[in-house]
Amino acid sequence: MVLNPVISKLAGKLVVLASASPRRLEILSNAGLRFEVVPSWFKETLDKGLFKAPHEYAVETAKQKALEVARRMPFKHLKTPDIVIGADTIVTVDGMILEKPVDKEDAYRMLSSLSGKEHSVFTGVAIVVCHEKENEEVDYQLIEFYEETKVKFADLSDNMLWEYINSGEPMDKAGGYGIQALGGMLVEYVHGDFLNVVGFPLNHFCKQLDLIYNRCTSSADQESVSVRLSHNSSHATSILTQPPPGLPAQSSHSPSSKAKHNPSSSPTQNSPPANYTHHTQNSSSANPVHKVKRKSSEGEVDESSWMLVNSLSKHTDDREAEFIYNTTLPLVASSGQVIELNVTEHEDSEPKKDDLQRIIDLMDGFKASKALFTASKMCVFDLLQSRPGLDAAQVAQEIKASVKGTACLLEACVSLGLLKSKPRACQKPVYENTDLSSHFLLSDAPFSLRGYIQHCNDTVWPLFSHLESAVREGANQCEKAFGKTSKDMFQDTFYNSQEAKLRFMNAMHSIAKVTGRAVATAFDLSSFKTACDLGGCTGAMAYEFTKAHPGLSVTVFDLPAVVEMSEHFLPLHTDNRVSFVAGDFFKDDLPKADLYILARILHDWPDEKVGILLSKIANACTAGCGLLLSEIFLDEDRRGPSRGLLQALSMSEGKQSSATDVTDNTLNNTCDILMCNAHS
Ligand SMILES: O=c1[nH]cc([C@@H]2O[C@H](COP(=O)(O)OP(=O)(O)OP(=O)(O)O)[C@@H](O)[C@H]2O)c(=O)[nH]1
Repeated sequence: MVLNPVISKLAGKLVVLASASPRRLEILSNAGLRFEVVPSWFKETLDKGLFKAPHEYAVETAKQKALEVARRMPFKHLKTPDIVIGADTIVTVDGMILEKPVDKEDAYRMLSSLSGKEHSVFTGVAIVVCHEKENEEVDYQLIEFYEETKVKFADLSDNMLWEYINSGEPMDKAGGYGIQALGGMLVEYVHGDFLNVVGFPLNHFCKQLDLIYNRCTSSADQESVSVRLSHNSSHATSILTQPPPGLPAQSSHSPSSKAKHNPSSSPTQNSPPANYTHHTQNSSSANPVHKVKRKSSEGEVDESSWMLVNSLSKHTDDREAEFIYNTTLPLVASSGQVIELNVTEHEDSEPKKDDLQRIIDLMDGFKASKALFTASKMCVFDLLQSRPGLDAAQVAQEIKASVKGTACLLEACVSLGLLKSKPRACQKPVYENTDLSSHFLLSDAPFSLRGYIQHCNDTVWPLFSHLESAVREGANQCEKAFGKTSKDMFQDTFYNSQEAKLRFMNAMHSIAKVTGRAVATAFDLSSFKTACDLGGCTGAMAYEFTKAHPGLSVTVFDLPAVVEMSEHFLPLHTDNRVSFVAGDFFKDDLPKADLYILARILHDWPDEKVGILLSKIANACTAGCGLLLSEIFLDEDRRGPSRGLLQALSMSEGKQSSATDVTDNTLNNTCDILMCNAHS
C-alpha cells in the first residue's frame, strides 16, 4: 500500500491523538496508524475576530488542542509522547464560522443557513513533535496545515431539517451535520477531500508525514533537529520550536540575520504568525540539509513565546516546493528577541540517513529477532488468533507473564509488523495478529515457521551469543553454549532425547514446508519418475515434489531414528507416492532413483564427508539421472548472500559453498546437476 511507508515511519513512536472525536480515531486507525487517544482539555474559545481567515482559527485551535496534551502528558501521564496530533473542523458560510451546535435550535439555525448553498469545511491540523532532552526538558516542533473542502447542500424543507435534527446526529458535528451518515442525504456535491469534512484530512496528513520523515535527511528523533520547511500552492507549513516552560534561551543577534527580520511582525500564540519571505530567497531544494541546534542559553523566554522558523514561498507551478535552510537561522520569539540557532554545515562526507538507518537496523536486529522468538515461544500469536482483541493485561494473564513485560513485548511486536494494535477511546489498546503472523507464526498455519523459530531461539541464538569466541577459535561453540560437544549434541538430537529430536524435526519440517514448493517447481522434472530425498527428514519437501509433479514418486532416505518419527508429520492428504527408507547416507546403499535431492544438507558437513556423499550419489546414478541441490549458495565472489555468510558464522563442521565449489567436487559428470539457491 502506497501510504504505508509514511504511516510506518511512526511505528514504534508514541503517537497521541489529542481528540475525543470518534471519527478521527477511526480514520487514523483505518490508515494503520497506532496511537493513543488523549482528548484535549483545551476549550474552543479563541476569539474568532482575531483571525484574518477562518482556517487560521481552525489551525490555531488545533494547535492549542495538541499543545495542551503535549504539555500535560509528561506530568499527568508520566510519559512524553513523540508526536501529538490535534485537529479542529469548522464550517464557514456567509462569513460565519459554524462549530458544533449547542442545542437543537442552534442546529436548526446552522442547517438552514447551509440549505441550498455551497459552504466550506476547514479542518486545521497540528502535529507537535516532541523531543525529550537529557535534562528532561522537552522541545516542541510544530507542523500545522489545513485543508478546505467545498460542500453543496440541497434545498432542505423545515420538515426535513427537523427530522434530521431529531435523529440526534447533528449535535457533536461541525456545522450540525455528519456527511458520513444521515447527513450525507443532504449533500448535492463535495469538492475536495471527503475525510476532511468528516474531521481529518488523511491525505494531506500523510503528505506532511512524508515531508517530515521521508524527505528529511536527518530524522526527527535525532538529537539535533533537522529543519525543513515546505509550502504548497494551497497550504503553508511552518515548523516552530517552542521552549518548554521556563527554558532559558540565548538571545544573541547575528548581524546578517537580524537585517532580514522584522521582530515586530513576529507571531504570538493567539494571533497567527505573519509569513516571512526572506528565508526562501536563500533556499533551494538542491541545498544540503542542515542541522539546527539550540545554543546554550542566557535570557528567559516565556511560555507563550515561540521561536519561529517560518517559510512562505511563491512558486510558479503546482508542484510542492521544499526549502531547506542554509544559513544561520535567526528565530524570532513573540517578545521580539532574536534567538540564534547554531547551524552546522552539512559536509559532503556526512553519512546519509539511509546509511545511518542501516547501521541502526543492524544494531537492533538481534533485539527484533529475540522479540519474535519470545512472542512465538510464549504462544502470543496462537493466543491472539483464537482470541483476537485482548489487551496487554489479558494476554499477560493467559501467557502467565507480567503485565508490564507483556505490554512491552506486544508493543514491540506491533512496531515490527507482527501484531496490530487497535486503539480504544480512553482505554488500553487491544491486539490482533497481522497477516504476516497469521501466515507464518501460528503453530498450525500451513506455512508455519514456528518450529524453525524455536530452533533459532534454542540452538542458533546460544551459539551466536559466543560468536566472538567462535571467531577467535574458528570453532563451533557448542560446549560453551550447551555444555556439550557438537558430536554429543548430534547424539542427543537423534538418539538420546525424543524431545530434542522432535524439536529438530519440527524445525526442518517447517522450513521445508515453507520453501518446498519453490524448490519443487524450480525445474522441469518431467523426465524423472522416481526421486530420493537424501536426509529428507519428515518428508515435507518430498510431499511438495509429489504435489508439483504428478508422475513422480519420492523416497525419503534418513536415519532410522528420524524415519521412525515421520508418521507424526504426515500431511492430511497423501496418495502414497512418498515412502520412507531408513539408513545412513554416508554408510548405506542409497535407494535407486532417477533424481537425487539434497536440500540443505551439504553445508552441514566437512568437505571430506561431502566428497563421500557426492561420490556415492555418482555411483548410484545411471544415464539420465539428476541431482537437485538446494542450498544457500554463496555468490562466486563470496560477497553474499548475507544469509549464507551469517550461517557460516555458526562454525558448524560444514561450510557455505558457491555453486562452482560444489560442481567442482567429485561428481565426474555422471549426472545432470540442478542447483537451486535457497537463500530466500
Ligand atoms: O460531516 C461531518 N462533519 C464534522 C464531523 C465531526 O465534527 C466534529 C468537529 O468538532 P471538533 O473539530 O471540535 O472536534 P471534537 O469532536 O470536539 O473533538 P476534539 O476533542 O478533537 O475537539 C468532529 O468530531 C468531526 O468528526 C463529522 O463527524 N461529520
